[in-house]
Amino acid sequence: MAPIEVENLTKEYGGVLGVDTVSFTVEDGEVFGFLGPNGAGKTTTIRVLLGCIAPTTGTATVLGADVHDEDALVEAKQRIGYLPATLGFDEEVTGTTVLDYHESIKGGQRRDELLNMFTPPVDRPVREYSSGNKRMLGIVQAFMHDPDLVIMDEPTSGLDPLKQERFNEFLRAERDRGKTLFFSSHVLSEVRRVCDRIGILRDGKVVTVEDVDTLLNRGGKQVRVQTTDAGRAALADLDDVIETTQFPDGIQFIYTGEYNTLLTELSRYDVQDVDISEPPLEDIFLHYYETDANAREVAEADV
Ligand SMILES: Nc1ncnc2c1ncn2[C@@H]1O[C@H](COP(=O)(O)OP(=O)(O)OP(=O)(O)O)[C@@H](O)[C@H]1O
Repeated sequence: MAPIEVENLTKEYGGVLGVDTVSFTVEDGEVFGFLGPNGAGKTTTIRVLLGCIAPTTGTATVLGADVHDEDALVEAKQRIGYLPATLGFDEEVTGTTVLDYHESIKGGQRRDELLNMFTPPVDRPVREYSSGNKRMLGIVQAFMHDPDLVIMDEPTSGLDPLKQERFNEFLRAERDRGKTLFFSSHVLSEVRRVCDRIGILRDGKVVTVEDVDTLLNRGGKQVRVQTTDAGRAALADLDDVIETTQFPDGIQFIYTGEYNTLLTELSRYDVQDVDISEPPLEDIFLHYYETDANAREVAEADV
């Protein structure tokens, strides 16, 4: 059985649908990113997986435990780490006390190693922590019992770029150790660097579940060429060229065709400079939000 299996999950809050017949599976040893604009249903799904809220209909299992089965879920949670979006630590106690308590329940064999890597000031009361320090305490807590599955809701929010990168490296190493990692995110660059697969939610429904590489390959290449007027006109007319932008002395576009065709065309003109790169993930991401008027705003604000 896969570490996370969600089938036809629906959660209704009064008249509001948090998630609507959501199905997906997270496989053993993969990093799975859960994306979607605000209010798409990411936190709702995570809260169901952890037994914090009951589904209205549908089923979900984590490490084989049905979320409806409280005893099985309590047992499974011994091998699950959780990093919530909002960290509700007792503000009056020190980080050490927070970790001692967690260790007494779930264990803490990796505590010292993690405290060397992420460095919350554990001797101080939590009320004195910056948001980044709280986040690091949360990371230590989520991983210190060496869980098989870790579920995280926007895990890097509040971390500075260096700490984010350290955390992303750590996630890749955990995946290489065979751990399964599931996290929601708005940060597309981190999703691209860390995830094997992603699921995209929109308005409570799963729009797609894909390999990150497949998603990027399907997105074509971003090509920027400095060339003559004739070259620019010819390139703009080429098949499989989309999203063309002209600029002084050059042209930029997304190319989804064969490389040889593009290179042959480029060789016909006086090319001063050419740059071929992957298109920004946010452009590909927006493709899945075509009907969502806020899509561009969301992607731009969160990158
Ligand atoms: N306790 C609640 N009561 C009523 N409606 C709720 C409740 N929690 C969530 N919702 C609604 O369910 C939908 C999904 O919300 P959810 O918090 O799961 O989205 P999200 O994808 O995590 O969003 P964000 O990226 O903003 O954190 C939204 O329409 C939200 O308003």
